[in-house]
Amino acid sequence: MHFMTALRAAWQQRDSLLCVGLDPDPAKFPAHLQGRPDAILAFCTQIVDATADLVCCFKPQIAYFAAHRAEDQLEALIEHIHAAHPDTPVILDAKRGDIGSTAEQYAIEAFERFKADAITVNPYMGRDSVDPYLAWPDKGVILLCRTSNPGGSDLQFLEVDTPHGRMKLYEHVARTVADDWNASGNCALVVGATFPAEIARVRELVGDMPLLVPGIGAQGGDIAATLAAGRTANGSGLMINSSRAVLYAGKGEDFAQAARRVAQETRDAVNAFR
Ligand SMILES: O=c1ccn([C@@H]2O[C@H](COP(=O)(O)O)[C@@H](O)[C@H]2O)c(=O)[nH]1
Repeated sequence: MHFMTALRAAWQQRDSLLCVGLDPDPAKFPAHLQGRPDAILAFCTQIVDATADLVCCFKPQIAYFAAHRAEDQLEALIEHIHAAHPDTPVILDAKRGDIGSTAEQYAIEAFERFKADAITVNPYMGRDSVDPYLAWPDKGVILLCRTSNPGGSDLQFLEVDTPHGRMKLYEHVARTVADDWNASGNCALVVGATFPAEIARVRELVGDMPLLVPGIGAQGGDIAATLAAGRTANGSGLMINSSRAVLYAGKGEDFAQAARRVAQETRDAVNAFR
């Protein structure tokens, strides 16, 4: 199924804009999982099963698996999500960016090996570096635009001359993706919850294009301001990510229930402003 079709269905059927980020850090796992060779898979599977009915998508971050030589556990995790929660799209957060021939391999890795429904991509190497992902029209291509970290301003906030006049670099990215790169309707943008004014500006530039919004929870982004700035006319359009605040809500054997409680509170807090 087309990523965007699955995402829209999940927004509606689950009544949720929440994306739970899967950033497994073994040092933060509850004691009973420590030392198990499959600890990453066991931890993430329990989080997924405890929260799937509350989310519009899951977002595993590949670095947390690769750093621990656990790519096989990432494969197994995504396979589990597709089998047990088939209507829940999976975004592989990899932030890839490279020349076209290498990007082709990254796309195969994301969509064939890991069977992700969407991938995050760094657009700052230009169109030819993104084309290999756009060539998969059913897959979501989610481009970094205005990232949530403070240093995002170092480059993304620079003023540049464009065919549409002078604007900030992130605005030019938003406009370019919306006007030129989204021919198959499979593009989305990353805009941090830590910068609501820029969420509003991006929304102005891209119409109803979905936005992946990290930065609530551990990074302190404001939910009300995020919704006011980024929701579409029908009260959706956003995948609002929370990772650490959900994953590490509890430290004991009941960690998945604790994660569910925080996920539910977060979903409800988001829904209050739709
Ligand atoms: O601008 C960005 C882009 C991606 N991320 C990723 O989102 C999560 C955020 O985790 P929290 O624990 O909820 O802070 C993480 O995987 C980042 O790599 C981002 O934070 N900002």
